[in-house]
Amino acid sequence: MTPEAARKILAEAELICSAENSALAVRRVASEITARLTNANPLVLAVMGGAVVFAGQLLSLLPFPLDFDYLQVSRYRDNTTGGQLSWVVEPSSTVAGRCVLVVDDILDEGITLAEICHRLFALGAAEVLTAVFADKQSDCSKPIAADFVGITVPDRYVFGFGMDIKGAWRNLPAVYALKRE
Ligand SMILES: O=P(O)(O)OC[C@H]1O[C@H](OP(=O)(O)OP(=O)(O)O)[C@H](O)[C@@H]1O
Ligand code: HPA
Repeated sequence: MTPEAARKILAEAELICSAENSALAVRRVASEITARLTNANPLVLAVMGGAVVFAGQLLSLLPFPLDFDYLQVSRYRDNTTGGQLSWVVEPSSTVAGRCVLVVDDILDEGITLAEICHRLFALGAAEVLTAVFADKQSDCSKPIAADFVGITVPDRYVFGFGMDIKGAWRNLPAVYALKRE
């Protein structure tokens, strides 16, 4: 996408969650995770690339020992609807026997997170917990619910705070919804 097209999309978008409220949501999730995992020595796995902002901010607010790694799967690519999930990078850390915390930007239809959890259990994880920055409201039932949720977003395509629109605007500190067609 050209920079001009990216600016136009942002100019026409609707603010869903301000930078201040996004930061507050991360702090709240961090305290909930701390209360649950302080003594678990978890392996924290960020789902790249969408988790980059949430995971980065969250990690510095977790005051207990943990290991960090990442994995990468892709389902949307440059589309605003999901397709076939493909694994790009499997976790390189040993998952067997670990308490694993998966961190992602958004739970939309839930297919991505459900598949990741399935794979982690197949690799021998003792426990798998999930944290998403945004949980999309939907009338359809999802195959998985996240253990920790930052904000709820409407059933529209959203971007910012790690979430992209055709590759653009992961770097925004707030969350926006794409202009309605
Ligand atoms: O709940 P779902 O409907 O399965 O969608 C959620 C997933 O979709 C996005 O990933 P995407 O495939 O766009 O890859 P990306 O992280 O590189 O943007 C997002 O980062 C989540 O991982
Ligand atoms: O609404 C969304 N925005 C960005 N990425 C996504 N991946 C699934 N749903 C979304």
